[in-house]
Amino acid sequence: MTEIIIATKNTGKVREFKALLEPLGYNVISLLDFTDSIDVEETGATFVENAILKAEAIANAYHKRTIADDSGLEIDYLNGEPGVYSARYAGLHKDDKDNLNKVLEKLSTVHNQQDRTARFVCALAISSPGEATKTVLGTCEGYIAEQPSGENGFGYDPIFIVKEKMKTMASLSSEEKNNISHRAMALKKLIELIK
Ligand SMILES: O=c1nc[nH]c2c1ncn2[C@H]1C[C@H](O)[C@@H](COP(=O)(O)OP(=O)(O)OP(=O)(O)O)O1
Ligand SMILES: [Mg+2]
Repeated sequence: MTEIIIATKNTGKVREFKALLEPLGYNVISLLDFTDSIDVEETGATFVENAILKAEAIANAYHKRTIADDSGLEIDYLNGEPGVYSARYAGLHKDDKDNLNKVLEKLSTVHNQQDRTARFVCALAISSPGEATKTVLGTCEGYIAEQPSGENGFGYDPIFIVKEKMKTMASLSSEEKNNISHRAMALKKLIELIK
């Protein structure tokens, strides 16, 4: 089996990468499998820049092919916020509930669904020893819900209504999410690029 490192400590991402890549014959390992894994600072101004930073740092540290994911939510009414700050929107403690409550608070006076448009964005970077880093982008369009609903997924999934389904991402099964998500769209492009 082809081993691939996913440069993340996010359990939700790891679950999704395993579901998407293991059927294709990849053996997925993540930073959760290393006790000594390094922390890469996300100092980039874009998802792509941050994905490159994470992929190259981990590929250089472990000398193995590495994919990194930098992703988040862009809300049009908030001029693209929280964007690259999605994980730390309500503070450096990086709490999913606090983050989504901050979004709901900021949109609390906006009741027209057409004014609550948003998208999930996922940038993936792949870095292999001795090769140029490659990047791809995937998106998923939708709306910010007025209150959270659904138990699946992670992060902002309970408040993100997927346009294609008119249900929150957290109400979809993992199979449904993995068919339409920003991460799935980006990974499809990445697999085309590396095969
Ligand atoms: O499918 C998703 N469903 C819901 N929320 C999501 C999704 N995808 C990203 N998100 C949110 C979670 C976090 O607030 C931010 C990612 O931040 P991001 O820095 O890329 O990930 P992270 O810090 O959790 O883990 P790591 O950097 O180790 O990969 O966007
Ligand atoms: Mg992060």
